Amino acid sequence: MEDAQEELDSVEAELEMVEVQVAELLQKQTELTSRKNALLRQLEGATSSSSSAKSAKSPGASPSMSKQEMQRYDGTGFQWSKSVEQNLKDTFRLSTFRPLQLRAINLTMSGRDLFLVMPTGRGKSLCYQLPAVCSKGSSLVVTPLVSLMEDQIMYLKSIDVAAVMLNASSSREHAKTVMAGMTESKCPFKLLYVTPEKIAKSKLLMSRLEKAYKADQLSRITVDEVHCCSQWGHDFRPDYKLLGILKRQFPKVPLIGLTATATSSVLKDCEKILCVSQTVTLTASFNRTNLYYEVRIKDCDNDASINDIASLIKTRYKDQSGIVYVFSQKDAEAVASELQKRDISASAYHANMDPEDKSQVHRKWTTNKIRVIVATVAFGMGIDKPDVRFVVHHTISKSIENYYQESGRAGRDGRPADCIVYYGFSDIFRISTMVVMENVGQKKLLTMVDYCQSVDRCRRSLMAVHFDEVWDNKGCGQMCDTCRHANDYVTVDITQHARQVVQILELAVTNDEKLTPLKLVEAWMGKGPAKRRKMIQMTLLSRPQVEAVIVQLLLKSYLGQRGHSPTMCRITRGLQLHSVRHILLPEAGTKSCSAEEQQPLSQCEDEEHGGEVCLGELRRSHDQR
Ligand SMILES: Nc1ncnc2c1ncn2[C@@H]1O[C@H](COP(=O)(O)OP(=O)(O)OP(=O)(O)O)[C@@H](O)[C@H]1O
Repeated sequence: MEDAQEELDSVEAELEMVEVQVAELLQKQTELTSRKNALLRQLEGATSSSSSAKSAKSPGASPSMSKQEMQRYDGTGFQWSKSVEQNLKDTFRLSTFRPLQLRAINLTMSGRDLFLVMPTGRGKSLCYQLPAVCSKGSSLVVTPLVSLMEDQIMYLKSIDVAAVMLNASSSREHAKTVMAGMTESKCPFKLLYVTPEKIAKSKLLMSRLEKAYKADQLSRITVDEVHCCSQWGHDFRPDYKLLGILKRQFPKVPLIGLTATATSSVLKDCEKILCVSQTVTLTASFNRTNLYYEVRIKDCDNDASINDIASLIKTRYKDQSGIVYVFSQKDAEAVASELQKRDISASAYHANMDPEDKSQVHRKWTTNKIRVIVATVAFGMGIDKPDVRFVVHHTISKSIENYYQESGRAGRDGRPADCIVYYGFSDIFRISTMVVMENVGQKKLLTMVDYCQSVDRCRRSLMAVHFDEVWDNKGCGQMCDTCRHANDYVTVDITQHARQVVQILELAVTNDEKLTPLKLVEAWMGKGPAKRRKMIQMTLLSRPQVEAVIVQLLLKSYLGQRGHSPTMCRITRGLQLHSVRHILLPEAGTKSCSAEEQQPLSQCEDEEHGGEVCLGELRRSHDQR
């Protein structure tokens, strides 16, 4: 019986190791497939000849468009070309197009359905506003936020382009005038902005659109922030799911979807939801060459990170404008007040503030009366301040897409700007609690954690993989901390350390004790009951090293929750033994290491790399520019 039990344990352990290996191979397969597809697209010549932009085929049933055909859309030989050029100069007061703008305009003017993926601040708006001005009738623009509509309408008014909006707070009178105008042979406005809720709820609006369509007065449908359609997009909005009705009812009207951040799987989903096929996707490079990306390890003493941020603002960014993103409303108030105490003109901004106060803070910041906005993600869409010199994240973002978009508010004027994120262990679990209900929220969070934890890979290359972009290693130009300090890390075998973590978790299960990640760190460092201390191997690693090892185990799925699908895996609920995927440790070449025998990680460079676990990369020193 004993033999059978022993063998069963061993088989179970081996099976678990196979599971881990299969998961890793599947992950690798996904990465390689995505890379292969991106390379194929490049080879097939679907990419733009512009070095800064590529044009990919649509993610789903993509129309096969040759390179030559695509390049034709960069030209000026179309019947609308004269009007486009004239309005660019006379109405929009711009002299030239930015990469991909003319191509997008020609495609939509020729009636193609189009997704335009362009980094924030590159000029997506022109790609639907200029066609609207050059077309008959009016264009419908679906926008997620009323404040975004207001900004756009204010801008369009300033250049004498008639635009109106309809949202929940529009008066009856106004709605009536707008709806009547839609079907007039000479429509009194060129753009009609609506929220997705309005499309979903107003039958009257739909029937007026129907009339406008029949009268050939509906020239284009624009869906701004199109990633909101997809549950995979980081700003998913349920009402966006109903927008498929537009293309079903008005099949001949071209649709243009705009987004700054969408992976091909998000766009595939959007295509389905919006009922479009044969969509052309134009993707401008995500690479903002003027932005410097840096990750700093956040000290568990909050004051230290505030001091660090304050010192940066007072020295490197003296008299410059910037944003400090924080996790919560409470943090926004607290960090703003700490910065004020350090003589920095900073103000908090969060969703719970009075609309009046919010716009006052925004206005003061835009006009440089306040230098720093300390904000939650509520301070987001529609920020068009060109001279933001720094975006500091006091807490990591909940996904790479979020981080890209938030940090992308820096340097819209094209001049150098910094994007710095403070990466703290306990923040991972604060955010984890917040995203637990989100589709693939944990997975996305771990990708952000991976971005922060990586010290051996270019930050841009990590984003490139994420956004399915073919990446050339020269593309960074030392504009990230890891490229700038290329060899500033050591590679160590963390097998022994991982084994100690498992031992602690096994003990916790035996004692029916639930360990949160923070408690796990402390237990491993020898805090907690004396009885436990006697039974485990404590570590001599420093706290940041301990945290890094545990994060590495999470990233590689050695720590997680057993018995649930990966998306249900809640790392905040405590790391119990049943949540651990057993690690089969090598039999030979390793010896058990008591606390006394252990060396700090930085001295373990020469240890044999025999572990089944993984190699952990730990930062040797804090990056300093
Ligand atoms: N061809 C151009 N030449 C010069 N400036 C331009 C051009 N196109 C757009 N811009 C300017 O670039 C700025 C950003 O444009 P826009 O607001 O359209 O960006 P966006 O891509 O929509 O960004 P977001 O994702 O943040 O909404 C605006 O001030 C706009 O006037």
